[in-house]
Amino acid sequence: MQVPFLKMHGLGNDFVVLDARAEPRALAAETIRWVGDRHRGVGFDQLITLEPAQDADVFFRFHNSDGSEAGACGNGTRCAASLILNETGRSSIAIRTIAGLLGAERLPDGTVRVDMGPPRLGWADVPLAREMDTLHVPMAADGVSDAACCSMGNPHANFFVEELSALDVFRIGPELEHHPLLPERANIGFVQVLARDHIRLVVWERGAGYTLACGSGACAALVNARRRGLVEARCTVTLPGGDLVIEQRADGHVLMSGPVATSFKGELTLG
Ligand SMILES: N[C@H](CCC[C@H](N)C(=O)O)C(=O)O
Repeated sequence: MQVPFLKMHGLGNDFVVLDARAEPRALAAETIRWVGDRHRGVGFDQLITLEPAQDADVFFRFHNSDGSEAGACGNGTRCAASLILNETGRSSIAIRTIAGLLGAERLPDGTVRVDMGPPRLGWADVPLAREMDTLHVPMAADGVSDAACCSMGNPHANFFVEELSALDVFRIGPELEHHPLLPERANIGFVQVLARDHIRLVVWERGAGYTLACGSGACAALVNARRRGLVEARCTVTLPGGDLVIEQRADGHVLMSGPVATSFKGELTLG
């Protein structure tokens, strides 16, 4: 069976997009891992499946390159939303995900903004293994300690550091992703606050590893930096792949804007 796909990215956070609105395209975890393999398949941080929705313009489903499912994916939502914005010719759309209803719009400069909704800050929301203050979670690895955790529809743990380049992210990232306090693992964000409106961020993603950018991770970094009193409500977040603008509205909703791009289209041979 030949299945068409699009390869897209937001700041180098890359996605394979499958359109399953007309016919179902449920891939086995093993197939997802093969498509996600950068040497033997296509390669992606997340696979995004577009599905029909009852109460929104579209449903987005996200899978990591290890085959696991994720509740949220900020850059992927911006990329796939741009397809639906183009297709419908509308200026804004509603997207259903397993974590909730999101809104997306095209801004006058061509970038796409997604309303990721409010963060969830309770220990069981993240989730953490037991009741505790999510702003100070006793996790540590070489060069980092004292995590701030939240859910943006998916779990995030942030560590604030003086100098990002001093960290061995490829070693401590997987160690922290699998920390016993994180029963569903988490996306691990290392945050350097450069100014009250500028953050530098490197994310080790749950189920996908080192990424050039992580949208929900940028939202979590802003939320947790604000909770610690380090930044204002609107920040530029500089990731290895480029900049996102993240803003937390007075009602708590977190808005994320940045560029989207299509790399190529192709066909998968399945079965
Ligand atoms: N790249 C995505 C996040 C993927 C999160 C996923 N790794 C998880 O298991 O939660 C983003 O832009 O928000």
